[in-house]
Amino acid sequence: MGKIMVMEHPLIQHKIGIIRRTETSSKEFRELVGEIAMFMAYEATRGLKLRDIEIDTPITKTTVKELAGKKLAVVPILRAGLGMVEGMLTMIPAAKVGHIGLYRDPETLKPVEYYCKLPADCEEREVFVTDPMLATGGSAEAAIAMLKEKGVKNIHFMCVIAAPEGVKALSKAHPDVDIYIGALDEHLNDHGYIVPGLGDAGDRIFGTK
Ligand SMILES: O=P(O)(O)OC[C@H]1O[C@H](OP(=O)(O)OP(=O)(O)O)[C@H](O)[C@@H]1O
Ligand SMILES: O=c1cc[nH]c(=O)[nH]1
Ligand SMILES: [Mg+2]
Repeated sequence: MGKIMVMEHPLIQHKIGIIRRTETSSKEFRELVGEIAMFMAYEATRGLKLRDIEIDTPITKTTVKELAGKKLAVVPILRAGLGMVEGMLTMIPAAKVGHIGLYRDPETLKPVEYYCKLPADCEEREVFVTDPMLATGGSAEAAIAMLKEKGVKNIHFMCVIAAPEGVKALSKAHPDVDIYIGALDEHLNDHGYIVPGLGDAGDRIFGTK
């Protein structure tokens, strides 16, 4: 069973408080989403496996820890998920990066796929899917189903803001996936936007509206 974890770190909460504000510029929004992703990566990687290895320091032999689990990959859901990639890579620089292109049809709220390029060995990797917004959950569900079709087994989903509706739908569709949430909001409005939310994350990151 996957974990559902809402971040409590004060720096994450403070930064989310800034990106919610209407007056926050695209530049600041983009920088802060990157910083939030970096802190979230720190929390989401706590469970990575370690093993003991013996090494030589300039003084003596000693035993140190090294990562022993699967190699890692970060897979943003385009576009808005791209805003979290650099922050993730700051913490896990050896991770490979795949891309899944989905947009949500504004009428049906269903995800429409337009791109998928994953690392060739993605099925051997532990994958962190990133998207700032988990609203109905349709986009995250579809992206994770695409990864599972390629044989990926260890999947984590990371979002900055989630609606309870999306968390419920995603954990039902993919109960094995860990879900890391920056802040859990109240509900979705009639247009499928998260309330209080922050508006359209992709438009705010890339300045398209
Ligand atoms: O949980 P859901 O109801 O599927 O909604 C969330 C999705 O909607 C947004 O993407 P959008 O369609 O705006 O695409 P964009 O990132 O290109 O702006 C967001 O970044 C998620 O991918
Ligand atoms: O509130 C929302 C919901 C979906 N996508 C966004 O970017 N924001
Ligand atoms: Mg958008």
